[in-house]
Amino acid sequence: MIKAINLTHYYNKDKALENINLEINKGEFVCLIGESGSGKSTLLSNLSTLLKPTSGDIFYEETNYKNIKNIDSFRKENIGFIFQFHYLINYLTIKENIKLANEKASDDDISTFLNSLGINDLKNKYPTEISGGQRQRASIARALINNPKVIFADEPTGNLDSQNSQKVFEMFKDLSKKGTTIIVATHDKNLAQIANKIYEVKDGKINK
Ligand SMILES: Nc1ncnc2c1ncn2[C@@H]1O[C@H](COP(=O)(O)OP(=O)(O)OP(=O)(O)O)[C@@H](O)[C@H]1O
Repeated sequence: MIKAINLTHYYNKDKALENINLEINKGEFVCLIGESGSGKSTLLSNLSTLLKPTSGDIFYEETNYKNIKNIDSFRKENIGFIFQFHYLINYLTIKENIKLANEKASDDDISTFLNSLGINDLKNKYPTEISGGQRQRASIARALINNPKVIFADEPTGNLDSQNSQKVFEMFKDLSKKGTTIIVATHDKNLAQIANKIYEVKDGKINK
């Protein structure tokens, strides 16, 4: 579903990724692990269209990223993003935050959806009224409301305790079983064990 061929990324003259080749299949849950500075975020950002490779190619199904005309609508149609800090709007309730991502979703749709994630009881609360773990689950809900085919998450549990981190990874596992492709950058080797596939990034290369 997503394929990188000879992906190399430089920040000015500094090489962050070198000749990465990988293929991720539909419904796979993939973790990119590695030490700080190894290149996980750079790889995730390239695979998710947020950064452009210096050289090499990335494909989504048969489409080369270089040939995507309208990248905004491509992202909106296909991709859900989750970051370490949740970026929910504190002045809107959880339900309103989700509506912001998809104005077409009805209240009933949102309730059914939040129910399936086990957080429907939080829908009328504000982000400041719930725990960090619940906020992260709400931000996952927001990333999912458009039913993305692929989810990219960069250190999604970076500010969570181990119990909530585990819950988030279990949520990813469930989603992947339902067919969503999940790609997560994490420094946490233990949490990563739940994934179908682990790639270790070291000095900008995939350690096989
Ligand atoms: N915007 C940037 N400009 C210049 N160099 C950068 C930039 N972002 C990352 N780098 C460098 O690229 C290399 C890879 O960084 P990257 O953030 O991808 O690593 P990482 O494995 O995600 O690290 P961390 O776990 O600390 O987030 C590092 O040497 C880093 O200093």
